Amino acid sequence: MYVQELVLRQRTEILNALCSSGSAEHLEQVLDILLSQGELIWEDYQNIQVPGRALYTNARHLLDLVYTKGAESCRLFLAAFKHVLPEAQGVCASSSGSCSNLEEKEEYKSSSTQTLVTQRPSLVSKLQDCIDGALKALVISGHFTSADCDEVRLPIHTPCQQARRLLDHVRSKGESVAKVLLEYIQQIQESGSALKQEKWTPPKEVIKFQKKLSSSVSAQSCFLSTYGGTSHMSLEDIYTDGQLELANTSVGVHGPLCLEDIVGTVGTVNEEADTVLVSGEAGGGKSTLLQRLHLLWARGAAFQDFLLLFPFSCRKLNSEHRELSLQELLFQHCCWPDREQEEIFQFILDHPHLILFTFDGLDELKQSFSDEHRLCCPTQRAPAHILLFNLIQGFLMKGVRKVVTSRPEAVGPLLREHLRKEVFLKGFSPSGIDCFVRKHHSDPTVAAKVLESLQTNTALLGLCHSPVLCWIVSQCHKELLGCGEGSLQTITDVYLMILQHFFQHQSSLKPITGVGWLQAHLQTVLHLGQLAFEGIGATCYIFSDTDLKTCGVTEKDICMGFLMQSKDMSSTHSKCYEFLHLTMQCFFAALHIVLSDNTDRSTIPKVFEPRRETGLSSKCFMACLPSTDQQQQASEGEATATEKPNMQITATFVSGLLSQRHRRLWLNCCPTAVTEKKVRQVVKFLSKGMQKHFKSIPQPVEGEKKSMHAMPGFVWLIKCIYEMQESRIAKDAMSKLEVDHLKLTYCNIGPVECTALAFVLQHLRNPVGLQLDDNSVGDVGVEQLLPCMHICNSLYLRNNNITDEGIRKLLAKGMQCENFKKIALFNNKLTDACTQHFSQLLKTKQNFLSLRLGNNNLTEEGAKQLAEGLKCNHSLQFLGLWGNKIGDEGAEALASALESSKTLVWFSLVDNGVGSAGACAVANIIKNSTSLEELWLTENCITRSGVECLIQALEHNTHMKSVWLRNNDLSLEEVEEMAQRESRLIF
Ligand SMILES: Nc1ncnc2c1ncn2[C@@H]1O[C@H](COP(=O)(O)OP(=O)(O)OP(=O)(O)O)[C@@H](O)[C@H]1O
Repeated sequence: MYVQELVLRQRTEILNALCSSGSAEHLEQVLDILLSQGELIWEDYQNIQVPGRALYTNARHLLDLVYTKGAESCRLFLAAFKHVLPEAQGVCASSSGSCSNLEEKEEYKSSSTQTLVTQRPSLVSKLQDCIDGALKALVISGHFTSADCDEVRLPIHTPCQQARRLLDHVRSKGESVAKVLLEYIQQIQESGSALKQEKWTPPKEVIKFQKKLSSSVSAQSCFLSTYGGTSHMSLEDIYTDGQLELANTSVGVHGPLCLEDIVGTVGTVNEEADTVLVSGEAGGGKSTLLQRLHLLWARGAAFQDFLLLFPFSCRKLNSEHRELSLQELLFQHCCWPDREQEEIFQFILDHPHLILFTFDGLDELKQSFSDEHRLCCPTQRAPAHILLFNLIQGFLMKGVRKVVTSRPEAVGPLLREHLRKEVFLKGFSPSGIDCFVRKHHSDPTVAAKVLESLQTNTALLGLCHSPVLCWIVSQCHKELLGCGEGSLQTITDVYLMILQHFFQHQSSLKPITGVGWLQAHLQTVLHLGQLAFEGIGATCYIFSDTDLKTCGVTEKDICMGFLMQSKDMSSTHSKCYEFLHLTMQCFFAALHIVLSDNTDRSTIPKVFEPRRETGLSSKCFMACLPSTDQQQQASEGEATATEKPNMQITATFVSGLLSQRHRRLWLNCCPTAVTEKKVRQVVKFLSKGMQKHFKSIPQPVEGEKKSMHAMPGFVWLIKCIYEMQESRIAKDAMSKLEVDHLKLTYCNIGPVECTALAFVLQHLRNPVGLQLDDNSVGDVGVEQLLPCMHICNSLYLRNNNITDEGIRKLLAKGMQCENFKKIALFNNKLTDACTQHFSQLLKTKQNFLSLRLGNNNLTEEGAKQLAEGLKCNHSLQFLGLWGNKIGDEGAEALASALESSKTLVWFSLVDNGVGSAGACAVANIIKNSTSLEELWLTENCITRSGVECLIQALEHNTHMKSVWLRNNDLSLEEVEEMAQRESRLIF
């Protein structure tokens, strides 16, 4: 009897321990154990685990069941509970059950279907890493169809859940299927890795080829091109993890991914597709990430499920003008097998799951993705891009995993249809910047100085989230430490710094102080500028000797270090060159536009509005296009979609170079009148571009605010205005914007974009709501937003990686801003440490209306701090604490602070571990408040006594509209009865 009482008395604690993480895994593990022990039968299991029903409800059903089954059931349940959650301190501390009989049962020999049940816990854990292999074995043995596989591999399920579905499915199919599965699992256990599970070893020639391929991949990937000419730094020594996240968060996985997840099952949205896209901004580290992946594979350190890895560069594929077969593409572009090419190619066709292709820089391909030319035959010849598009779609080499990188602008809906998943590479995190700088500088004192100077210039710190900028800043540390605090603000500033750095380090001339340095190297800048400019226009990033000659690039110019020799251009015999980085090419193209006095009037419109203008292709670059494309370009006369990102980057640099601050650089290089004309042209374009956006804002529906959702190009325009660093231009651009709400959700807003936004938005005439949900603002971004806080009446920063430190700075400023009245911070990284600042805000600002802190890590301590502020506040109307852990004590503290509130209208404590004690305390607000209309207590553990308190309180309150109580600790009968007594209770 005693254990039964324990289950009853500690029901709330048990429920919380099982369910409060939001994951069903703990509950399922307990169920696995009880099933394996025969304590639950199959029907019990199905009654408990009802798909789509709330987790708490399922757990309650289990508790009800073991309680009604009696003492032995409760004992086994408590033992299983302790086995799964040994850390659930205090819960069931006095129960004495153990799961030792679990292991005993595992020894028990029985039929295969029985074994699936008796060994369920260990089978789930063994299967979770090899679901694909197990399904394959079942398909090969003829027991599973692809529909069976799909049912098991539903992407919304975790690997453990998929393993359980697989077990259940196999069990329902009978003894012979169960036997195949058990044999497969045993084989895996014996052989260890998926590769070794194949009963055969690959043919000798394949192994030889694999060795040749991996040593070539290793050689190609051990150094980073940006360090090529200047220093010797191996990738291994400098590589720093970037922030990798799933693009589609609706699959239920949030937070950082690791490199292996790119090819793993996590986040899969389309099981049928083979292509994974890694997207990210220019210089965000996509090529470097692939390089790391290649190196890890080649050295045998990871990705060993793939026997062969073929790395491709889209930039290099541009130079492939022949039609070629798949076999030629693989062997000629990656690695040539010394013998038995046919046998090796056949092996590749026969074992697609052992092969990985990577394609770097899809945005650099001349042709935009298209699905027009379908190709299914692996021996048929076709242009390289057609092969690539068919590989991506899976018409060629179905089953081979492909990883493609691209800038986001170049990915259209057509391509997205064929993606297995998409991951975003979001540059370095703040700790990543720290780590990179320390790796870059072997002298720790220098590293510390660089980091210190970044802390004093947060605009520059924001820029360093982009790895390429972090590299420049580290590379130019002497210039950085030598220049005045805060003088580097924009991307153009940083690129001008590296320009000067290279000239001073590579040239035999004495370092020149003042602005003369540019004049001294003007010829080099002009030659490289022309090469870069014409290349951008023609989507050409690799240059032949002829290209160099046409633009007058000399040996001396090459020695300056901005160009490097292209690696492994095996299809051409003469040397080829490319810029150290594509953004560097954009920068030189911008220098060309600013410096050349014979640039015709249409050049600036071409970079600011590439779609409207005719193509930029010059004759010399026409030579590097295949003939069909030449015709296409000539007839369409339009820049391709893939050109746009580089045009936009070039335009951003043009804005920066023409800013007032840098204009003296051009004084002796270009007639002032010409420069001024260009400035006027740029300013006009930016202002016109902004107005076009503003005009597109629809009139508000009656009763709603006028709201603008950022359209493509808005953030870019803002960044161009920021580069110009002239308040006058920002003011002019903003003077015509009449909007109440500015929505920039899912727009890749990081710290750099925040700096630009604040620079421009601070000039708005009327206060706005600024909605930045689902971006990567972070603490550094929050700090960058401070200059425009006075104009924000509400700030929405849901899901933005913000911590207590960011909040401290934000609220210190917010407290002084009269307009600032609402904040939403759902799903950030806030803890109790930030609540003192909110408390202070509530005390200080008696016009503050809405505070939403859902899905953070606040506990009762945080709630008590908030309560201190709430006691003194006479304005707050909305308080949202959904999905924290404030518990009864927290609810009591808040309730006592809010009891006398005359303003609070809406209050949510959904999913906070609140029990009946908390509910009774909250009932006091209902009793006393004259304003509260809606109270949300869904997903807590409130029992009958708590609801009784609420009913009593409601008797005295007529203006209250609803109290939400779904998924609490109530039986069906209780719910029915109480709903009848009080219709405002919503169950
Ligand atoms: N993870 C990293 N660790 C260390 N350095 C990095 C990392 N990622 C990028 N870098 C530095 O930044 C430079 C630019 O990165 P990379 O070329 O990989 O960016 P990208 O996203 O491919 O750019 P683009 O879209 O313009 O081609 C690298 O050459 C390297 O110096």
